[in-house]
Amino acid sequence: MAKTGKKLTPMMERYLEVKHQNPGTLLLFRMGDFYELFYEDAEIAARILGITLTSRDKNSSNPIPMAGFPHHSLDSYLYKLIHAGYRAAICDQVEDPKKAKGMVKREVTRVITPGTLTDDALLDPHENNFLASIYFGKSDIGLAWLELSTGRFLTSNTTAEHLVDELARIHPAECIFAEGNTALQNAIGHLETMLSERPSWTFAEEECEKLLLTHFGTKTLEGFNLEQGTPAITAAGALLEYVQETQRSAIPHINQIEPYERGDRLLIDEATRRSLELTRTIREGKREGSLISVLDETVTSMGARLLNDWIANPLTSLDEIQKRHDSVEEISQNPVLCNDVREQLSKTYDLQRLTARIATGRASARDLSFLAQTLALLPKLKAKLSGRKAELLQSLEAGIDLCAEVRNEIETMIVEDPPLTLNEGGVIRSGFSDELDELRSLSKGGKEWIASYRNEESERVGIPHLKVGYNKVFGYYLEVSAAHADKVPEHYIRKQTLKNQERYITPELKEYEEKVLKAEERAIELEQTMFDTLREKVAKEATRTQRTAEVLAQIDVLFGLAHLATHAGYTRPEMTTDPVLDIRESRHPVLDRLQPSGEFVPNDVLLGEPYGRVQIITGPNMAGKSTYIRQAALLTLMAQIGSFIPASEARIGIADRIFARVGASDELSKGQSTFMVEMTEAARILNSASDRSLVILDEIGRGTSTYDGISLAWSMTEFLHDQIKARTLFATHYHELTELTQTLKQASNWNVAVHEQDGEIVFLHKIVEGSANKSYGIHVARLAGIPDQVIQRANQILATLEKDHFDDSGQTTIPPRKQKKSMHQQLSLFGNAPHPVLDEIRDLNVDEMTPLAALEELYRIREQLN
Ligand SMILES: Nc1ncnc2c1ncn2[C@@H]1O[C@H](COP(=O)(O)OP(=O)(O)OP(=O)(O)O)[C@@H](O)[C@H]1O
Repeated sequence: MAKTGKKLTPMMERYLEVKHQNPGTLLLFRMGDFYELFYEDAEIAARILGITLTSRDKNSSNPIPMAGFPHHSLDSYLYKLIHAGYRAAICDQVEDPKKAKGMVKREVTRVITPGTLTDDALLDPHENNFLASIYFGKSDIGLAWLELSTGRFLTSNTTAEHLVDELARIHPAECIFAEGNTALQNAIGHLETMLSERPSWTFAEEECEKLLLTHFGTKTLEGFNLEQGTPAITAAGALLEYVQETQRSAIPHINQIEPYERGDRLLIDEATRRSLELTRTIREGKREGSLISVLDETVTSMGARLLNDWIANPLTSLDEIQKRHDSVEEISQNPVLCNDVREQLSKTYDLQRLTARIATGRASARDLSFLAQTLALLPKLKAKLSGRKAELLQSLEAGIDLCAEVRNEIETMIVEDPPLTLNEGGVIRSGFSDELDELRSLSKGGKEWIASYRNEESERVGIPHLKVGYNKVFGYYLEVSAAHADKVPEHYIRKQTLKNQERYITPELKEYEEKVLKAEERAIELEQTMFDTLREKVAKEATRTQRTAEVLAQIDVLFGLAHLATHAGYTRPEMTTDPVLDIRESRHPVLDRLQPSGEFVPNDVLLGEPYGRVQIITGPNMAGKSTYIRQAALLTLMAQIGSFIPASEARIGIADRIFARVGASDELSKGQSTFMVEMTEAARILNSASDRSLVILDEIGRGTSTYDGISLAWSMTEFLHDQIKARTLFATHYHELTELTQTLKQASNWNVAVHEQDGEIVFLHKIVEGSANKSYGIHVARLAGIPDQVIQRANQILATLEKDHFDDSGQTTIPPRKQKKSMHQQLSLFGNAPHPVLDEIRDLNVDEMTPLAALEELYRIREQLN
């Protein structure tokens, strides 16, 4: 920051001092009714907010760049600055205890960063706004994340391998970590999250633990099921320190911390999340066109945020999934119930964020009134849910805490539609407090007296149109037009002369004014005290209202899914632990929504027993291969979230992981080549998939030479088939790969049918068994307008290439795979001819045999060979 050569004013000296204490943060300096920014901050603000860049000390040789806006616009301008990726410190005028009353100094009252937003005006109601903290322990990595606007605080230990996936799942707005960790910055720099370095001491293990214990007022963290001394605790402590540092006010709503259990959730890595467009589209990064835009039929923001969570964490427990399906089924069979409950829910306010505001003392009278109005809806909602058969619905009904006394307290004290601020008065109902009523009547009586005094005076002194006015400088006054100034009695005291009027006060007026103003002032003071007491009382019940809010969110999501199932014609999938996918007449949830009704061509997805677990899908460009394989993954995921799916019937084997590698994306921004990223992701699939996983691959290997690509795709498919045994859908343009089915027992060929008529191709979008007999790539190129000469030459080259890849009988010239080494030796022993003993060995379920049983089997087989 350039400092001017000449002496600065004390105010600017203070600005620079505060700025120095808050590096890398835009400083919003309160100046009267304005917030002002200086130097580089002013230039940034002018660019982002579109406000005028002016300068302080315009006439000096070194004017200071300056920009500002009225204080009442703070929220909207802050919103823009934070969403543009900046941190901001609010430097307000506060009373200086060292100086005389009324003397102020400027202090930072709050630092606002993307991860520490709490005001509704700055937050997206439908999205969680997490702040995450990462700590590298000796072996594990500690991760903690917090939603400051609701107080939800989670923590877990993870590994370097899973860190990026975990962060992609949490999708934090901001991440804090110890300064100087450039490796981490490189690894997560591509995620849409602000990276905030913190001093290393804020991650000191012992201090972090102590901070948590002090905050929660406990001696150990066992009550929260947290293991002390783990990196997760350090990450959580450092996070809390950051929140205290930025908020600079109490945070009692953060009253518990949960360990995050990853075990019973379906794991989805970052590449898969992106490829499947779960919450954002790949190309435009928009919510519209993603899976969540179809699934989200919630009517509350609490429900919308929970649905985000459900999509990030699909279930893997058969029992839990079925409980959600039971609920969705029961609700969708009762459309009247569904509509009634959704209508009630739509009238509720955001109970989670309201509760947090109440707990932190930020709630207005309106907030309390909103809480009471929301609680008032609960009895009807609870009654609607009573007597339901589904176990989950029963437990949700039981979980609704009516908080009747809380509601009653608010309703008896606060008027139905309270004013925005307490200064206006009139927040507390009349009849609630005798003292307040008396003060109000005194004030009202005084005002009435002043009105009648005006009439009497007007008659007495003979001045028509005598007016009574009020201003802050000299209180109530009488206003006389200049034409009647000569009639003004002597005891009137002149206070002001305007162009056509004169203003006077009188002793009687002052006497009543005192009464009115005193009463008014005392009434407002009393209202404030009474309101604070009520707010503290309600804050004590925050845990109850917060729990009810969570229940409402779940009800909203389940009823939303049921509503969707009914309106979009979805069916309940039968769930199983067998690794199978048998989905009939299924549709892609997003395309089905976007295309005009009936235009989407439904397809069967048949994978696992008895159809074989690997499908190789060929077909021309634009035929629908990617759509089909994504559809299979999306429907599995939807089913595991608890949703019904767009299909006529389905049997879905629960997946432990879903892997999708579909299409190239923004890899270049990560500084890696497309092919390198493709291979890194493929390596990860081959290293972490299991026989319970679902793998979908789209054109793997196309980022390198055709030969390298085919070879890699070929051997990967063999590996997935033989070693991992995962259900796999592989869409490819390499027709050579269709030959794989000759050697892989569990693999089958499918293609997307096209109809060729008079040289024209009609896309049928129908998946049929068998391989595509033609690529049609050149055909599609011709349709796209490639010159005839080029097309003819391409056909010529194609014919030559095809000849090189296949022998005279049409068989591929690629040699058959060798399985495990021992098998290879036996194969050479027996030659390639089929042998019953080989088949027997192949069918042995070695994984499930005891060593003794295996030995016995070996003796028996040797007997056969003798
Ligand atoms: N089952 C279907 N019913 C109707 N339209 C479909 C269907 N499947 C795909 N489409 C349409 O075809 C378009 C292309 O589909 P998709 O991207 O899946 O083709 P592809 O075979 O993977 O093509 P490429 O090989 O060029 O990547 C889709 O955007 C969609 O509009």
